[in-house]
This record gives sequence, structure tokens and C-alpha cells, in this order.
Amino acid sequence: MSWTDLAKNGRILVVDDAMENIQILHHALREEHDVLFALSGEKALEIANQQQPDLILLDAVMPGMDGYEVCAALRASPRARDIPVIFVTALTHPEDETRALEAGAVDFISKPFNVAVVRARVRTQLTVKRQADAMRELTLTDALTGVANRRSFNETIDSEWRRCMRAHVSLSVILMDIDHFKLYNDAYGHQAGDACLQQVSAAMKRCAMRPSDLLARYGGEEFVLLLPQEEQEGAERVARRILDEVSALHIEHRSSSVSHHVTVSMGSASMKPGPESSPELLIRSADTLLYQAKASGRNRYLAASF
Ligand SMILES: Nc1nc2c(ncn2[C@@H]2O[C@H](COP(=O)(O)OP(=O)(O)OP(=O)(O)O)[C@@H](O)[C@H]2O)c(=O)[nH]1
Repeated sequence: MSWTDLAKNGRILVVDDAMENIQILHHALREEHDVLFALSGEKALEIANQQQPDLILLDAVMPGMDGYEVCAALRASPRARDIPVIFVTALTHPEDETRALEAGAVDFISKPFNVAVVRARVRTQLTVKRQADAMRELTLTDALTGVANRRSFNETIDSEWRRCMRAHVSLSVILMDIDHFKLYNDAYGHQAGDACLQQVSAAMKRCAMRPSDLLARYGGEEFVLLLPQEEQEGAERVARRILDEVSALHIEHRSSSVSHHVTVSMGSASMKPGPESSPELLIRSADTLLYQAKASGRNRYLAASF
């Protein structure tokens, strides 16, 4: 993909209390982009959080919530804080420009619009956003399996923990480890080991159905599945599915003492977040259960609520 392509097909939210301005910007951008619009700051926040546009063109002066307030609210929202904002305004003082940049805007466009300038600035910011997205994706993904990495898991469990605490619901964690994987590597070679990790993680991923479920590679041959808003019973259903899916892969493992094919052991812990508990405690509990599952014969899960 070329740099020019990076700036194409963006989803742009235009926020202005005057329909006429929205129409001009829509006209200027519609050929290359998908244009959404909002006539107020409040509506803009709703759309930004729900539809996550790639870029927001934001009018500074609006009745009700003005552009500066919208920008501050966007920066405080976990779902919208990375969306770049270009301020669009008839205000021309350097102080206005400074205030917009300080509020978190990445650029500034003056009214009346020059369509070529609007298009060029939008392209630049979309390119920067796409590059930043790609970099972020790389830092949060495990290169071998393509699933989330441990860093991504750590970030996500913290925010899901807080979300489940606010909602007074449980969350579950399943820690999973391939049985006798050292012996597998010894018997079939490291490359076959890598391929096995890829197949097993893909099978695990198929078992995590909800959009908020997160599968991550936790260590070498250890994976972790985060199941927000899930109690022990639901987590056990998922663990059972994983046992079946991995078994159905029929990856030969001659040296395993458990089975002729690759199997996994799991520890599943569920907890309702509260002052006495923490994400670390949840993971530690799952780890203890995984250890017990290994000690009691492997190719199984053990589950508990705390
Ligand atoms: N092929 C491959 N092997 C890996 C990778 N990461 C870790 N391993 C191997 O995974 C093996 C883990 O071995 P152990 O921790 O002893 O556990 P195990 O052999 O699975 O035994 P149990 O967990 O007790 O069933 C080690 O031999 C590591 O070299 C990887 O990315 N690719």
C-alpha cells in the first residue's frame, strides 16, 4: 500500500452547527471518504464513541458544548481518545489556534474553506493516523500467532476490570498451556512447534465468540483468554470447547504421556471485581488452577470462582 492509499477511504466525522458548512465539507471530501456529520457537540461525542471515525473536523464555536469542550471529552474517552481532531473555525487569532492545539487538536483549518487545503490537510492527518494505527497494532500483536501479546492483555484486563467493577459483574480468565510441548519440539523440531502454536491458538480463538473476549499469547506455549462479563459457568463452557477444538485438530504428539495428539491444560478463574481483589489475583488464581490441572493428569481444565 502506498502513502497516498493510506489517506484514502477514511471515515470522517464533520461537526458543525451550520448545515451549510457540513454540506461544503461533505462535497469536498465525499469522493475519497465516507463522511458522517453531527450538528452538535453532544451528538459528535456519541457518534465518535459508537462509530470511531478516523478523523474529526470540529467547529470551534457551537451553541451548547463548544469545540474545545468536545475535544477535551474526546481525549478523556478510552474509545475516542486516539481519533485525531482538526479544528475548523472562523476565529483567526493566534490565541484561538493555540487554544485548539492545547485542547488536543492536531491541526487547524480556517473558514471560509479552501477546498484544496481541506483535502490536503485531511489526507495528511489520515496518513499519520493510519501509520500510528499500524505501529500500535504491531506493538500489541504476537508476531508468530497473530493473536494479542501479553502487553495488550495487560492493558485490556485493567480496563475490563474497571468496566466489570462499574457494572457489578464477574470476569473470567482462562490460562492455557500446551501439554508436554518441550517433548513436542524435541520430537518434531522447532518449526513444527511454531506451526503447532499457530494452529492451537487459531483453535482457541474460534472458541472465544464475543467481541469483548480477548485471546493473548502469555508466554512461550502459554495462552490466556479474557472473558469479560462471564461467570464460572460460562467460562467452563468455553474451556470445554477449547479442549474439543484442540483435540479435533489431531496434531500428532507421539511423546505425550496424555494422548497421541496435542492437548492443553487450563485453569479458569472467575471473580467479581471489588476492593479485596485485583486483576493480578485473578491471574494468579487461574495459574494455580492450571498448575493443579497439570498435576492431576493434564488434558483438562479446573475452574473456580473467588
Ligand atoms: N517451537 C516453539 N517452542 C517454544 C516457543 N516458545 C516456547 N517454546 C518451548 O515450549 C517448551 C515449554 O516447555 P515446558 O515449560 O517445560 O513445558 P511442557 O514441556 O509443555 O510441559 P508441561 O507444561 O508440564 O506439560 C520449551 O521447550 C520452549 O522451548 C516458540 O515460540 N516456538
